[in-house]
Amino acid sequence: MSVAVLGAGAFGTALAVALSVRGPVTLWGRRIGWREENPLLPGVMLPGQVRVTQGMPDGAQTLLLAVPAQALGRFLDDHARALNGRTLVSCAKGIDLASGRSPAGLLAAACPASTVAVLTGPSFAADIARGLPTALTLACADAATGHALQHQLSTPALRLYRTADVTGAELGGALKNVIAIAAGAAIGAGLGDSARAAIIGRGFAEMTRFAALHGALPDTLAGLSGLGDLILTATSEGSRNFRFGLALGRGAPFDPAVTVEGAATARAVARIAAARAVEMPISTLIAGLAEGRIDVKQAMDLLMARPLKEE
Ligand SMILES: NC(=O)C1=CN([C@@H]2O[C@H](COP(=O)(O)OP(=O)(O)OC[C@H]3O[C@@H](n4cnc5c(N)ncnc54)[C@H](O)[C@@H]3O)[C@@H](O)[C@H]2O)C=CC1
Ligand SMILES: O=C(CO)COP(=O)(O)O
Repeated sequence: MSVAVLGAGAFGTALAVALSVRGPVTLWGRRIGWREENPLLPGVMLPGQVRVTQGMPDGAQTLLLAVPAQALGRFLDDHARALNGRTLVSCAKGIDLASGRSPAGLLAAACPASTVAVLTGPSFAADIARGLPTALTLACADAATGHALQHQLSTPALRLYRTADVTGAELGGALKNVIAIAAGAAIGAGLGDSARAAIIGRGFAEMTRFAALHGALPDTLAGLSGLGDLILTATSEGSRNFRFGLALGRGAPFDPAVTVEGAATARAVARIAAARAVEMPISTLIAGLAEGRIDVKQAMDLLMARPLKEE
């Protein structure tokens, strides 16, 4: 079964490069202005097994979707008809602000004849593209498809664990970006490593609470997608979400062209949390920061002044 990756950003390109050790891969982008080296993934030369195209691939039965969460709705408006009926693997980490849906939810709604899966977990594009060892979660409600995808998308460097908990896997990846911004903001504002650890610990608690509200299993959040990815992105300057937080904490500018999924996702989470009366204090404050309504000092003061409670 052949594979195509849709979305030629850093992650889509890295996935295509990684999977090409198993055979030819098609990489689709809406505008390809480069030949051998994608400027969004500098230092990685495209192997011959990766074919880059601007025409929607019609042969591949398995399609990996690596378009950012906030752009996926528009992408599907244009391409859902060509995708419908094929196996779709969502690789985006976010919640769509316009609809409140997850990427897999958007795919399922737009492509009802497709089986939808999720590929997520701690993995910087640059690491995957260089063939460094990486473990990911492959989530699919359909056991047979999940099993087939796990084997189809694993390589000697890319080890996939399987779960049927699509909601938990997706929310783990979406919510950790929000907490990574908070961790970056704490470090950027000079609040120290202890403050960051508090944000990671309490952030993980609110991630698990929010996911449980949506029917996810706590064990999923404690795995690669969730805790694993939270550790990576809240502690590494390789993360764009963490770097965005650093800039907020320092009061420094940040390039608006860089994809920072956690900013819009924080706003989507804050909306859902308010509507469903679930406490998401860190995510709600990150939404306020992302919208410029509060600054980092106010956010930290508000967190520290919350009523004392049981852990
Ligand atoms: N970069 C990384 O290390 C990782 C990224 N991801 C996730 O992958 C998703 C994509 O991120 P990146 O590739 O890193 O972002 P990126 O900023 O490197 O690339 C985004 C790509 O999407 C394209 N795009 C935007 N709107 C589009 C549309 N309407 N139709 C078609 N293409 C469109 C852009 O042209 C660009 O090529 C995000 O949800 C991110 O959280 C997941 C794991 C690792
Ligand atoms: O999701 C990622 C790593 O697992 C990439 O994180 P950033 O989007 O913050 O760079």
